[in-house]
Amino acid sequence: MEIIELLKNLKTQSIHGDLEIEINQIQFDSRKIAKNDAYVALKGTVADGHQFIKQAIQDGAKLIVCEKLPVFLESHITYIQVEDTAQALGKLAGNFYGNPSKKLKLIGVTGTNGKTTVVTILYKLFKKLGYNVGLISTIHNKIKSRIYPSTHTTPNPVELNRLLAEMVKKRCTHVFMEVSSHAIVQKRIEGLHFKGGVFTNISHDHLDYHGTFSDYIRAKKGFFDILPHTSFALVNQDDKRGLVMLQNCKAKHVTFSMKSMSDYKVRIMDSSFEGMQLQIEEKHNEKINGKETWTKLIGNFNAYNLLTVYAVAMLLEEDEDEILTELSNIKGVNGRFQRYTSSLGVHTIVDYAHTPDALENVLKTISEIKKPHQNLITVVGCGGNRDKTKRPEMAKIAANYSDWSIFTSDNPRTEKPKAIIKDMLEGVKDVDCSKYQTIILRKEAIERACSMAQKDDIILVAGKGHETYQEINGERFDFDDRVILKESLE
Ligand SMILES: CC(=O)N[C@H]1[C@@H](OP(=O)(O)OP(=O)(O)OC[C@H]2O[C@@H](n3ccc(=O)[nH]c3=O)[C@H](O)[C@@H]2O)O[C@H](CO)[C@@H](O)[C@@H]1O[C@H](C)C(=O)N[C@@H](C)C(=O)N[C@H](CCC(=O)O)C(=O)O
Ligand SMILES: Nc1ncnc2c1ncn2[C@@H]1O[C@H](COP(=O)(O)OP(=O)(O)OP(=O)(O)O)[C@@H](O)[C@H]1O
Ligand SMILES: N[C@H](CCC[C@H](N)C(=O)O)C(=O)O
Ligand SMILES: [Mg+2]
Repeated sequence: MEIIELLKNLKTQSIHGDLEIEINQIQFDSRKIAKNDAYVALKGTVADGHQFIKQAIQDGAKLIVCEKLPVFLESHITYIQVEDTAQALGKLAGNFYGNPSKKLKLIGVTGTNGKTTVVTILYKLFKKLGYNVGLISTIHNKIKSRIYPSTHTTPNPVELNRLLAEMVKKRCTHVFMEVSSHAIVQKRIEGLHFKGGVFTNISHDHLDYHGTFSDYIRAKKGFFDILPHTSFALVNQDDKRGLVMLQNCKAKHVTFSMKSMSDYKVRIMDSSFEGMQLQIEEKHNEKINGKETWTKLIGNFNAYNLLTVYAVAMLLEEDEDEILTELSNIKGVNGRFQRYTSSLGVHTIVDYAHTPDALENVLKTISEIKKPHQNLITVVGCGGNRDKTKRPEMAKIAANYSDWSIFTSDNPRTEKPKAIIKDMLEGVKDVDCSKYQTIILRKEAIERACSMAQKDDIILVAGKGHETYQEINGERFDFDDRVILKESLE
């Protein structure tokens, strides 16, 4: 594509060089530059991409997009100076791929917990409703039924626009994507045209990256600030920050709740280990009031997730009865409250709870459903090189709700597993030490839980959900909580 085309609607500060040059690909990592590529210099958390401009030119870059021009400009290179390269990257990537988001009904879901669950159920629902659907999520990305691996919850702008363009080509009409707070701050979603934005909730996570909780809230709000008036902003009114997201938001304001009057409301009529009976109400729709649906998912938090899905589908003008019928057939999401009962009657649950709030929700759900004679054994660890302050909180919650807890490793990354567990133990100083133990190796910890469990007991293995690896010192080893549980119990 010619540089001049690439620059459409992009605010530039200065332009130096030829604009009629063809560009092969857009890169923001000098290590990936090939002949005739464009290099966009980003300021990162570790490095400043401006340092690598010279390297990028040596490796074949023809266009440099930067905030600060190099002292010497080379005559055969085109330089574009912009105020914010991260912002420019989104626009350039959109132009490069023909702004695919304009041709799709793109819904973005943000929030600390529930993003993957909501987008995955939306994907499944809209498929059942007969559409060609795209999915962008932590677990994987999907175009119709084809799976593409995902490296991030929200891909970088180039990858993102490439995926969306492929979705357009494959005639997708709807796309459901997760919008992480990192992606908002790093402007990975810049230039996208959203039909709707959803806020699930906000609780403690990622303070290593955002600094303070207020900054984390501000990051999430950044998504709602960019929604256009033609879109909708659907927020959880029961979350203290739900309405904050709507302040100065141009999109149509829509709320959902379990507790108070809002546009969409849900009530749990009945629940067991097998599922829940839900009743949904809609403020301006008499037709729906009192209608019930059975779901195979359980837990308060899943009632919220299903209500969110219902509301999005209604806002996209689907038929309420069809939505409710199809929702009752949906089994759940890989690695989210995934249940399995052994031949000897031990119940196991694998869940991706890796925040204090998620862990508490899952444990609360189990405690509410379990009978007094059933013991609850929790195996949990915390990730390395991530928010340390959630470690003691997660250990405390596990110990408070469980009859027995085993603290172990999650993905230690480059941290020492022992040090991570030590941080966790800070949270259980006041807890009777006969209620927990520590076992560094996750496999051993799960095996120990299995050997302790009697018939009817419940084992929760939290933190890794769908993950099929354990990351230790930059290396990923095969590891699947569900496989270890089955091997140990059968
Ligand atoms: C903290 C964070 O989000 N980091 C992301 C960020 O990297 P960075 O800022 O550290 O990059 P950097 O190393 O400082 O380099 C700055 C720039 O120079 C470039 N560079 C660097 C070296 C070189 O030789 N040449 C070169 O051109 C880099 O490509 C980059 O453009 O930009 C990179 C490119 O987009 C991302 O891959 C990287 O994600 C890292 C791997 C990561 O782990 N991110 C996680 C925390 C994340 O984003 N998670 C959220 C989910 C959170 C949730 O669950 O809610 C997600 O969306 O996945
Ligand atoms: N609506 C919700 N409110 C609170 N907790 C939830 C909710 N939905 C799911 N959870 C819990 O959070 C865990 C993670 O859920 P999910 O993967 O859907 O969230 P996510 O926002 O995509 O997380 P990530 O930031 O890692 O991508 C689940 O395994 C469950 O324990
Ligand atoms: N999306 C989460 C994943 C954490 C999963 C957990 N297993 C860990 O490794 O800490 C994050 O980037 O913080
Ligand atoms: Mg996710």
